[in-house]
Amino acid sequence: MGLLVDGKWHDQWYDTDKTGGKFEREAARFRNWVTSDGSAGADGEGGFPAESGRYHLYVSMACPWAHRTLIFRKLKGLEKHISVSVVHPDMVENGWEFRPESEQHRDHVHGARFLHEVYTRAAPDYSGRVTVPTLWDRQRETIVSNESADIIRMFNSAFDHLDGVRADLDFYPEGLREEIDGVNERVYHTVNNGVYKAGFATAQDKYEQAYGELFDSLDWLEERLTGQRYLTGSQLTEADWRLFTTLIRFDAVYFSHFKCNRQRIADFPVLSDFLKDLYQVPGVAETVDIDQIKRHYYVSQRTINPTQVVPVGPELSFDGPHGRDLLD
Ligand SMILES: N[C@@H](CCC(=O)N[C@@H](CS)C(=O)NCC(=O)O)C(=O)O
Repeated sequence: MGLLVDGKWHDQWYDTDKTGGKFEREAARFRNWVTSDGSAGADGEGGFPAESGRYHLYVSMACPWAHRTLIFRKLKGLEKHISVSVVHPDMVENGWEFRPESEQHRDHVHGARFLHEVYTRAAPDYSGRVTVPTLWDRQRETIVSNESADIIRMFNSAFDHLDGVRADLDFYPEGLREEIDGVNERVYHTVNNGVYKAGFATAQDKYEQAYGELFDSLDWLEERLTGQRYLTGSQLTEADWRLFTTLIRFDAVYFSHFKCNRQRIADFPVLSDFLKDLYQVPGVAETVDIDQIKRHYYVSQRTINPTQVVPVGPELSFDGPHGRDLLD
């Protein structure tokens, strides 16, 4: 666990001293966009046209932010156009690492040992955190983006003209954008990042505040999803996928490791069915790896779990009937 300072790796944990024990997530640094014609996107510079085989995605199966991008890659039919490498779940003194000898955790582009080497290839004097997901451009040999919220928007539409891509699937439809953005805003701060704020807090009051906001939001979501299948109505959108990656990790990790223990997702009748409904979308189960999820959090976050012992349970099942299709 650490970060790059002027291109040199430093091993250090998040500094919560300067914020009174509160965890604050650093903003991503690479913010360019792949677009269908290579024009600049919402921010950043142009020159990244959507082409088959050009881009490579670095992910961790454990990471909820990376998980979003894997789901979009899968559902949009981008697997043959965008290659992927999966880091090892243990993120310790060198940050995210590869295991060059293993097919499962190899860097297929650079054969790197550590993800921070990929960052310094893009920017030799880079300062900041080294995070997944990271989208690499083979042609310009640089990082396009390390912000998952942007990467899923690129995957949603920029590659639609390529062979076999599901242009008919739009997870950010024009007419729902305002509503999606509104839901995302609350879910991001209080749920996606809320669990981290609770888990990484080093002061009681900061933990309790995050815990309170998290469960207020889960109650709100439980109610919102009673009587409508998805967060913005009858259409499955990015808002649902962004919530999904936190819910799927909740009972295995956040409930215990991050002390988010008022109740499990399994104890919310509506949210637990919603979770099953999304999990059962064809292709999605293949993006979920509970063993790597548990291994990452319990082994890597030694300030929270110094023994690095990984719990055996809980028993989880996201299969089985959910009845959500009756809401359509
Ligand atoms: N804003 C980023 C956040 C990504 C992020 O924080 N990923 C975590 C893994 S779950 C990470 O790589 N952390 C390493 C670190 O902070 O040093 C995104 O959504 O893409």
